[in-house]
Amino acid sequence: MSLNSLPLISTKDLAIGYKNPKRGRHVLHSDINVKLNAGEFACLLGPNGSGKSTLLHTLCGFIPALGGDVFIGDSPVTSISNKEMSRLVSVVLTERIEVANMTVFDLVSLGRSPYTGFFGQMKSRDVKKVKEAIAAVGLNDFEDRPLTQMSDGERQKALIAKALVQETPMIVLDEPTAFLDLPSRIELMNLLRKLSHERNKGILLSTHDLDLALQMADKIWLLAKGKKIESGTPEDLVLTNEFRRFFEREGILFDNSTGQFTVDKRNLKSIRVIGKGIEYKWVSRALARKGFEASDNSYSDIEVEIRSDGTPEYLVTGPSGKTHKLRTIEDLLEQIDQENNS
Ligand SMILES: Nc1ncnc2c1ncn2[C@@H]1O[C@H](COP(=O)(O)OP(=O)(O)OP(=O)(O)O)[C@@H](O)[C@H]1O
Repeated sequence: MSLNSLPLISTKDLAIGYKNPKRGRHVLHSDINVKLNAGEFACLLGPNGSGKSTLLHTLCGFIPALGGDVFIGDSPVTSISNKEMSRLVSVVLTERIEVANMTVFDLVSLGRSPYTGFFGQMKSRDVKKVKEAIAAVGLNDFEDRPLTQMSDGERQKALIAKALVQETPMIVLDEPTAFLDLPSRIELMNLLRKLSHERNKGILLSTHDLDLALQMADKIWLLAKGKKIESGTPEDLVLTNEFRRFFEREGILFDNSTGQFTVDKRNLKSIRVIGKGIEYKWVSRALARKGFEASDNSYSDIEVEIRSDGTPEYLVTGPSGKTHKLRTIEDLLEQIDQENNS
């Protein structure tokens, strides 16, 4: 098999889903034509139940395709032995590993098994590679730590180190950022992106982190029930409105200019707000939550003025013409509630 200048993974008219003796054939998606190149960091996005895990499992040959083909390089995945596959793709799934007393070093060492055999003896070269992978994900101080004494984020990094020592040209990860806090999610995505670019690996992961994928992925694959799978650079998918088509729902809008999801403001009541700078931005956000759209040129029963020389101050003038000076946005919102109810 050759990987030279070919996509690492590609599909031709692939159909994915399940065959079940009772329910028969259940095709989730068909006519899937996607590819993952070397050095590419790709994110698979889609709502719950859209078939992300099913697609990843089919690409790795864990479950059979219901139609079409998956190619690894120029070979159909069905023609590749498990042993050969373990040198081509490392897979990181979401299942928790709860083996008593297993340390980070032990877990990462398992990644060498395609080279040493499962019970095989690690040579000093393998030990060196394991230590290097642990260092590459920033877990140097955790080498001898049992997995049961590690946070979710640290455990995810250990799993990535295990994938790294497997020395495969591609890594596939199913929701590696699930259960992580925002800084850890950013850190992990950055790490994976760096690894794909610096080591020329094709990395494909499924995620619900739309914002992060938009900022970091080289390619995005969009999957949604009843829609044809789309893939491309995040920017192309925004400019062709694919992102909007896939993810907009009632009450939630995708803003093509900022690449962010926002609350639908079409039914907001206008409120006059005078001010500028960062305080204006955050006051506008707080008001949107209350059902108001801040505007500096409309006239409204209630008016807000922001003074932001030094400590911010918020002046609220109600329908009676009386002005209240407030120090926090919390007090400002309360005053607006009172004015509205008076
Ligand atoms: N072994 C199975 N047999 C039959 N149907 C299955 C099987 N596994 C999953 N499904 C169904 O296939 C659909 C897609 O599931 P899948 O787990 O691929 O979605 P997902 O996009 O990964 O979802 P999530 O974001 O919630 O993890 C779901 O409707 C699910 O119920």
